[in-house]
Amino acid sequence: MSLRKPPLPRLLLDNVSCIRNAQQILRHVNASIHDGGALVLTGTNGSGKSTFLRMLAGFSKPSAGRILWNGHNVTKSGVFSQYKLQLNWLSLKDAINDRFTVLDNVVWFETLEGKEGKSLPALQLMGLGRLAKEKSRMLSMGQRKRLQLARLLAIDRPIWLLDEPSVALDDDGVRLLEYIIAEHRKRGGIVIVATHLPIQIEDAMVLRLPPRFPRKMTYIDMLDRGELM
Ligand SMILES: Nc1ncnc2c1ncn2[C@@H]1O[C@H](COP(=O)(O)OP(=O)(O)OP(=O)(O)O)[C@@H](O)[C@H]1O
Repeated sequence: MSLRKPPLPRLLLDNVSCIRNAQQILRHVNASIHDGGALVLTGTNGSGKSTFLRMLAGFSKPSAGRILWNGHNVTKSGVFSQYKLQLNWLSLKDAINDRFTVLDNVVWFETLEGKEGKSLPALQLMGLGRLAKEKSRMLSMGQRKRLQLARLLAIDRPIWLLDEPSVALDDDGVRLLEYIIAEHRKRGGIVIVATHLPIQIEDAMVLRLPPRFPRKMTYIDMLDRGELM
């Protein structure tokens, strides 16, 4: 019989709640994520998926409970300064400078990270190689999302926090997203995704956040019942 303790989860959410603007958004959330793990957040509009990711990114603090990274509470400043270096954040705001070239919009972040050489291969993988020298204002919405994904690869941090990463992507783009997530996890990376759209992520834990307000009759329900006819 082995007396070795099971390894600590890399990330542990222990009974976490979150209040925003005096409103309770998240209640008693528990999750345990090991290296290579994936967590998919689903739920209705306004259920708190982005709030959950923002809290993990340190933009807001839990009102109760703890977020532990390697067993340490990330809200402690000494821990947070190390923890935030683990995070790669992809949000709906793309932080793309339209006056920069496509390549420079990735290189800029890679350089801040003290790294070099990965930006162009990342853009090529995401299907933007031929646009690397173009100004970013030329990009379509889906291409902007691909640029954001190329940044994840160039920056190469272990914990990915992805808010609606497949929005605006075509089918090939979604397949690429699924591929880079799978590859990241094979290297021990962690992926936490908030999404409304189906994304194939093998063995992912799924956390469905409950709606924040009791559901009222919607126009869709009325249409289904033929009440608007
Ligand atoms: N900046 C803010 N200040 C205060 N409350 C906010 C703020 N942004 C969002 N909220 C509140 O938090 C709730 C959860 O919002 P959040 O964006 O986390 O939901 P979501 O599940 O990501 O929604 P969606 O599916 O529409 O993206 C919302 O109902 C809203 O009332």
